[in-house]
Amino acid sequence: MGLLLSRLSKLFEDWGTTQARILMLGLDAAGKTTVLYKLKLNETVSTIPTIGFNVETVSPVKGLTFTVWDVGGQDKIRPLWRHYFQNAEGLIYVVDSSDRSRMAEAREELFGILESDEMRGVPVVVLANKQDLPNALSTSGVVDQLCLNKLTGRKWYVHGSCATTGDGIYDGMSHLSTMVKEFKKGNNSPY
Ligand SMILES: Nc1nc2c(ncn2[C@@H]2O[C@H](COP(=O)(O)OP(=O)(O)OP(=O)(O)O)[C@@H](O)[C@H]2O)c(=O)[nH]1
Ligand SMILES: [Mg+2]
Repeated sequence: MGLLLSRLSKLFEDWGTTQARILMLGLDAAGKTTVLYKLKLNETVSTIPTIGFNVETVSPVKGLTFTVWDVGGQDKIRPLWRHYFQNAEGLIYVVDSSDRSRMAEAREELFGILESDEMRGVPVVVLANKQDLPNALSTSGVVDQLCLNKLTGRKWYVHGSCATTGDGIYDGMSHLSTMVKEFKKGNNSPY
């Protein structure tokens, strides 16, 4: 009887699981691959620059499975990003908060992504990463530098993170999951 009940409850759990296709983008060395494997393995992996992509299935929140596509961010390969836009249901945009000299570049790339038709209404979580570094901008500094208040037609959220320790990344995913669930229901009005 106990076994039957546990099998039934597993079945209901699986039925209730929402799947979503999530893109993770950002400038080179922002920390995307570090975030991905922290979520997947809860380990701090040593990375090399991503040429191409990594894809992993992660379940950061109960009842939700994200297929996360982490695409290399070096400037020469950024034109490839758009090939991953189709059917995206959420964007994780990772920023190195300590790299103040490249905030304008990070902003331009983000707005370039979001103006694509395929990304219309797709919710965004910006991870203001590398908060452990002394020179890091605060989350409100990142909001200002990326002009996030100018974003319209979608939900967005900024969360501070340190991918090497994992601080902040689960909270960021939890906010993303709420926004993705609404987006999938077709209720993606930002108001
Ligand atoms: N101090 C600190 N270093 C970090 C953090 N997150 C990532 N790093 C380091 O930043 C470097 C680049 O991280 P990656 O995860 O490879 O960056 P990426 O965004 O995947 O870079 P590309 O693949 O080139 O697009 C690595 O040395 C990481 O260990 C963080 O929160 N704090
Ligand atoms: Mg990478």
